[in-house]
Amino acid sequence: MKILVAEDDATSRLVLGATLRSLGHDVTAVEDGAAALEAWRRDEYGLVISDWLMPLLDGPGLCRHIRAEHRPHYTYVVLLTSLEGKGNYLSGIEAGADDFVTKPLDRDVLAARLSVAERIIGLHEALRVEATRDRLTGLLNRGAILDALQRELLRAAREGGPTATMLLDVDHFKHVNDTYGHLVGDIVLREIAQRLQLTLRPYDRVGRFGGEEFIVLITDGDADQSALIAERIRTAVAAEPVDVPGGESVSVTVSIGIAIGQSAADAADGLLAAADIALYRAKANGRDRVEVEPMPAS
Ligand SMILES: Nc1nc2c(ncn2[C@@H]2O[C@H](COP(=O)(O)OP(=O)(O)OP(=O)(O)O)[C@@H](O)[C@H]2O)c(=O)[nH]1
Repeated sequence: MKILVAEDDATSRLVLGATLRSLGHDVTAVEDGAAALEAWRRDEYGLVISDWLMPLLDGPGLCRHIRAEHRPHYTYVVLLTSLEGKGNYLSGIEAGADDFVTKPLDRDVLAARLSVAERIIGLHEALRVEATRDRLTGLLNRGAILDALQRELLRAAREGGPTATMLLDVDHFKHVNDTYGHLVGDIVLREIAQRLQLTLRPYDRVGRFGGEEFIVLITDGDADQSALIAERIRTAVAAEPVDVPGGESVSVTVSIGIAIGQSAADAADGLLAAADIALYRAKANGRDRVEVEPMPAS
């Protein structure tokens, strides 16, 4: 497990780091709460083990920051306390800590507490995945892909660079349902989702917006690059009919609208509205095609 340790006493930090490593964990150790917060913001840690009293930001303060900043993955926080500090348990829990370990540390107690932490982190992760997945296709669901869009826009505002939003809509999908039935329609949607995933890079995000409509987010995607990726998607769907039970195969195509966010002012709603205009144009111009809509000047 990836663990972040915050401990201002150099000897305790070394001992705790060595113990955790000997238990098979990947450890980053820092000397105060502020450094821990910075490290936690930069990277993804399942578990933070923090001393209570530290310069700059104490353990409960660190907890409060971690709980206030909503990250997709849960961070389990263990506070280290001395025996004399036991009366503070409640305030630590109220700050957002999940557990305490008393100093001086006992290796077996620590190992036992970590296995509880792993169990809870695993449950959180399973719930998170369940809550973000679209049941039919396994892609991100509407809420999760819109959250991803918000995060992508924040990243683009921080680091600069464009972010492309694509809306994809299956062409004449009602005809597929009417001709072959809803179950076959579902198989077609699942196959399109799979082709989308196979066509995209691992760091691009794809979700089901609803019905027969999908969203793709292209990190660092300018207009030319995004149009190229969209064209690849369009071809991947149109190239091969989808095999369905009964030995039949169903030919489908998709229309794609793209909008490129260039600045921090390009909010998610504006991007989606622009992508929708492009999608509408792709439908109006004959379907099975890609259109790009420039963002209105902000
Ligand atoms: N099988 C299946 N069909 C769905 C699902 N969600 C939406 N649909 C169907 O998708 C169809 C969408 O039809 P329309 O919005 O009329 O659009 P279209 O026939 O794709 O035509 P264009 O978008 O104009 O090319 C409707 O028949 C919906 O019932 C689903 O989860 N499974």
